[in-house]
Amino acid sequence: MSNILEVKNLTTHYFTAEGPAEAAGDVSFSVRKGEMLGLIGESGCGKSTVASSILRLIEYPGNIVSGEVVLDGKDLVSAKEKELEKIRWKDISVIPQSAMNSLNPVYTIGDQIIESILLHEDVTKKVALERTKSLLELVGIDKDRWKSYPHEFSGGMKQRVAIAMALSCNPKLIISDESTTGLDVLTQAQVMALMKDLQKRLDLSIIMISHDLPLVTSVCDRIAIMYAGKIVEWASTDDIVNDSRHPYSQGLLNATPDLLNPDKEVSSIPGTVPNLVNLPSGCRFKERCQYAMNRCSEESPALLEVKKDHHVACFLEEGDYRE
Ligand SMILES: Nc1ncnc2c1ncn2[C@@H]1O[C@H](COP(=O)(O)OP(=O)(O)OP(=O)(O)O)[C@@H](O)[C@H]1O
Repeated sequence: MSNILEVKNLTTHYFTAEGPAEAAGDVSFSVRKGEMLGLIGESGCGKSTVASSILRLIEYPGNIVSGEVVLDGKDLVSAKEKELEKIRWKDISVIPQSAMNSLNPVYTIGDQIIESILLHEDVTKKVALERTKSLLELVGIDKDRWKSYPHEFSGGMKQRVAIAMALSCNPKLIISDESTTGLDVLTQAQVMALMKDLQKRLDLSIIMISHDLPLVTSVCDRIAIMYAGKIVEWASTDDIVNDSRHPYSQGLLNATPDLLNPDKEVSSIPGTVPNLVNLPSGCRFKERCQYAMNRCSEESPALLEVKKDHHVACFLEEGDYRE
């Protein structure tokens, strides 16, 4: 499968009064055509920063310091703003955080989808309406509901509308940024099942940003785990669940209760995430890591492929230190 997106050594800083905060540090990963990739980590680890950097929508005081974001062979970091305007929505679209609250209460949902089509494509209103109806059916909403207002819909239905809106210009890649936050667990599962179905039916590529490991493992093909602005592990979902190598990934899995295994002992990771303005030297996880050694204070481990399609940023994987 070919890559549709390649993020290469992306570094993004927020230039705060206290100094630059490195919210994305040398981040590299790729998304294959038709793949759902989970980007996971605790709040504040830089997931949204990566998403905004991909679309070059980083807000002040943030800035991309270095790296490339290659979509279908074209680098978006060095692209002109005019080119990016054509790419946003049409090639890459976003389902934002709390997507269901992003709908405008004074317009019908149909008008809002039509508006997004007309804004980005040179089609008639009639064509946009027909496409809106098809999109609603695609996400499991009766096409005649295009005349309804957001308040007439449940949270889950509004979420489906947000997905229809993101699909309105046939993008190649969708970035879903914690978009199911605020929905109950059952509705979240239904929305995830819909996303999985759409991924398969439309051969869509999706980046699913979340802090919810079970949710991501239930739908994603591969998962990249972030810690304090760095990708620490990136592998197939099966490898992340059954053969995770980074101590942070293992801590995250140990901290997650398992409904199918109620006897599982759940333990939290001791310590706290470092301040991104004042990062420790070497590995960012070392102060919380039970395996930390001198080298971890001296050098920052690179993200290396330790077996096919399994990347880990930890010196433990470079030798026989565990024995
Ligand atoms: N506008 C800003 N100014 C300064 N710092 C910022 C700004 N936006 C984000 N940051 C910092 O960058 C870091 C990464 O934030 P980001 O929102 O990317 O994390 P996240 O993993 O998406 O978190 P969440 O899950 O809470 O959305 C955080 O420490 C945050 O404080």
